[in-house]
Amino acid sequence: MGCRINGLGKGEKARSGIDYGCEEFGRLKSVLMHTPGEELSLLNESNYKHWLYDKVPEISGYIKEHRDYQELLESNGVRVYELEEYVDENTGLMKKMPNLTFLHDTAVISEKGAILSRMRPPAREKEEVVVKEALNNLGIPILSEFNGGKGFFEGCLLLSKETVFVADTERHTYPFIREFVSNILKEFSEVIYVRVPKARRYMHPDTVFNRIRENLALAYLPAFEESCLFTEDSREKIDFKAFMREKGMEIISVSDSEQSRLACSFVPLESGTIFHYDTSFDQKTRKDLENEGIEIISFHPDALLAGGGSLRCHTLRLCRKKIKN
Ligand SMILES: NC(=[NH2+])NCCC[C@H](N)C(=O)O
Repeated sequence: MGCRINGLGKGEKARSGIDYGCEEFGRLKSVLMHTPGEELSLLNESNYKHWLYDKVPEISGYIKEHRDYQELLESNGVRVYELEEYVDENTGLMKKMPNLTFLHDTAVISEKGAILSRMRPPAREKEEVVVKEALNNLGIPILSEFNGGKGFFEGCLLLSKETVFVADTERHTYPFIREFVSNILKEFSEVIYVRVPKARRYMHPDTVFNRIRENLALAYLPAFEESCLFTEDSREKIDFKAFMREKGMEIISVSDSEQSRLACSFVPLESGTIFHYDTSFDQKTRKDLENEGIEIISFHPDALLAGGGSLRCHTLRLCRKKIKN
């Protein structure tokens, strides 16, 4: 009969491992994305709110815009890995997850491995299971994840090799935040914790804060109800803006209306250059950014807006180290 050779699973391709880690403000090298597919047909007029959409998406337009965005990334030298190609076991789950395309929320990739979220049930339940499989097949280890317990934690932001930013949003439960903070402080020296109102418009940390350059960020400060700094052995209240200024970071404030158009949620290509919806900024902010020498690579969303997410939400950044070519 001869010997049996097992076909390589789809995910085996990249098992040799890829570069990963997003702490450094280098040029964006690679991302993981999920081109939405048949799962979008789960959405209809009576259930789109349950599924955390703002309206029923126009499917072909939605997929086309997602692809256009991928091409925009690629034309700027970013390698796009497609989730589906790294999933074997959980393909069945993928078809039941209309929010899986918002991959950003499921994991943050540090140089030490992935910080996996625990997605909020019912609409986003278990998305991290699919993503964990793909990351494993990509050769990216898991640095932190939630085992057991009832609660959820939909992501954080890495500000540097030392600092993690956590927002206490409608998608985070406080006991999970405490567990996360105490675990992650073994790997990072400080965690900035910010409590924001529990409302959809502030659902993830990137809706209120995001860096454009090492020394410049956008924020919507009225949503910062309380800010604290956690270290291994201390916890103190801070004035977020003053604290960041001391670290050498200035903040440009966005307006209420801009925040509701996801102004803080963009994807830096490199320090000072961002991919962003052309619908998010008013003229004044555009001018302020221009004066700072910031370049915006604009993308016009139409069908994509139905999902309530930004370009950033569709983008799980894998690697943006300062790699010398
Ligand atoms: N990082 C983000 N802002 N993600 C937006 C996710 C949108 C998605 N429909 C949800 O409500 O969960």
